Amino acid sequence: MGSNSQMKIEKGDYGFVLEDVPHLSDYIPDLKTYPNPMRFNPAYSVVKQYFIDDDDTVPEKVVVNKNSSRGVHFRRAGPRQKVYFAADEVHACIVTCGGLCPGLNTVIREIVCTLYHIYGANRVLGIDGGYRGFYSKNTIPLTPRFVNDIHKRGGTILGSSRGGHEKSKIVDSIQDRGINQVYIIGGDGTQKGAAVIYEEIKRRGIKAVVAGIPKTIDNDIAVIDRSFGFDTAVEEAQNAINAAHVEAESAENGVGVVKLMGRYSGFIAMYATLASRDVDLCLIPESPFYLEGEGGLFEYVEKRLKENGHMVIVVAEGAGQELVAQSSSITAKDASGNKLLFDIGMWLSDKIKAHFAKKKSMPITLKYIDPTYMIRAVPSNPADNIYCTLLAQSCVHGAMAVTPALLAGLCMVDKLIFRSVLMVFVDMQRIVDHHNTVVITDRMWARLLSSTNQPSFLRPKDMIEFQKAEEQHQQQQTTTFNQCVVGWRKQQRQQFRNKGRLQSVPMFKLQLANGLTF
Ligand SMILES: Nc1ncnc2c1ncn2[C@@H]1O[C@H](COP(=O)(O)OP(=O)(O)OP(=O)(O)O)[C@@H](O)[C@H]1O
Ligand SMILES: O=P(O)(O)OC[C@H]1O[C@](O)(CO)[C@@H](O)[C@@H]1O
Ligand SMILES: [Mg+2]
Repeated sequence: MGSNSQMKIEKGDYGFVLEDVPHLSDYIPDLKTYPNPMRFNPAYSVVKQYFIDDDDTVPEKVVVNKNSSRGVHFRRAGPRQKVYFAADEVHACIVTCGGLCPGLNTVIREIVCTLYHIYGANRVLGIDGGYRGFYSKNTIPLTPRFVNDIHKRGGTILGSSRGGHEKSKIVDSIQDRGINQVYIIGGDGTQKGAAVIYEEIKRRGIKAVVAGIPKTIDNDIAVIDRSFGFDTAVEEAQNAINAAHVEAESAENGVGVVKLMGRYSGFIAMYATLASRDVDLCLIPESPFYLEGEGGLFEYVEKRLKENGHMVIVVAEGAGQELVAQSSSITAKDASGNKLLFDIGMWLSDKIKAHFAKKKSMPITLKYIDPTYMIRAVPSNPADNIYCTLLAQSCVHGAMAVTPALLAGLCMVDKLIFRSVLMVFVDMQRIVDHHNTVVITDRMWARLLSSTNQPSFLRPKDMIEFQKAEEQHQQQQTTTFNQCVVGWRKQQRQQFRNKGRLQSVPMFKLQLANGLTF
């Protein structure tokens, strides 16, 4: 997997590109269709236009220059006139994989209720404990009654796990049970697994839909602007930041350090910081920093303490990993093969304490708070609940009709400016190939810098690199994100070898990778 060449691309006038999703009819001819039962549903009878036009698409980018081409579009999600399953034919299952995230139960609840109440389908199974549950555990029958209250609980009533993705055993289980709709809720790893399952289902010629619902508390799944649970996580993080602030404010030279989630992207840290206004320094994986010397972190901490008497630092779990790596060589992986990160929060706290202990003239009191699992375990907030409902409903509509095929990897483009949410169907390849990251040359990061007044940790020579990058960018770089990250990491490793510590980091490469102008 992982090559865009497998994607269904359609081109139109003025540079219009449709990144389409596969369809069951791609490999099963002469599929029978049925009128969508929604048209007989009293709840929807007053809705003027409840079916989505098959040709409706949603642009990937909201802002387009008047002289530029129309760009990439996705199929708009929503109910279609015709469906490919009769109600009594549907045999669905739902599985949740990967780390926990607020909203999982809401998505499960709404898939079940949409299948039952809108499509009259009443055979829905829960797979217990992630992918391995397909072949090693009993299933859980799901009914609207069973799932009625589950959105009020954190976690997932189905359980989750890492590892255990055994393609043949999973597809055997799907085939043996006669399951024809597989709803898979999980992060990038899960969706890679979903893509593998779809390919095997297709290879075997089974009439079954694989519909992926992207889950990531880190908000780092490509294409989608906001993932479910993210809003809740930002809200919940405020409790930890407030506590750190109270502790810091109450001590002389008090420093509060809060570690928030975000393996490869600092979205939670950035938004939680912007929302709080009590944070003096936010560190994210995308923006390298250094401790010692002019313009370094210690200098800034000292300055803030002199000015304010206290300070709060928010650090994303993936930040500064290169720095910690210099003093530790342990590299462990979880059951899914994800690299386990060093505890940057603890490491940074120790470094700051040691620095000021050496200084003697400025004793500090530092408190470190790691609310990671407290944040992940809460039920979703009302905004996320509504969002989960839309996601789940769109996913079922997709499975029933539009794209009864691949991971009708159901994503959304969140056009907040219009106060509405547009759901789209996206080929899973798009999600599998890339991660969303905070673009540190974007306005949002600048807003953060101006809100905290923290240094950007960029040195003059970094700025020169930025300018060079801009020139290169003008010449239309085609460098892919992955290549850039690999190149960037290689260069970092080289710097460690050469100089013993990070001197400058060509962050421009990441921006180029995201295809953004400065
Ligand atoms: N490349 C892959 N091919 C097949 N299965 C995979 C792949 N990567 C991960 N999986 C499976 O997907 C499941 C979840 O993966 P993982 O633990 O990486 O979590 P995730 O979905 O990325 O969510 P999180 O954001 O919490 O990490 C696991 O069961 C794992 O075995
Ligand atoms: O401890 P666990 O459950 O393996 O997961 C931790 C990881 O999961 C995430 O919350 C993503 O789901 C990351 O932010 C974090 O690194
Ligand atoms: Mg993952």
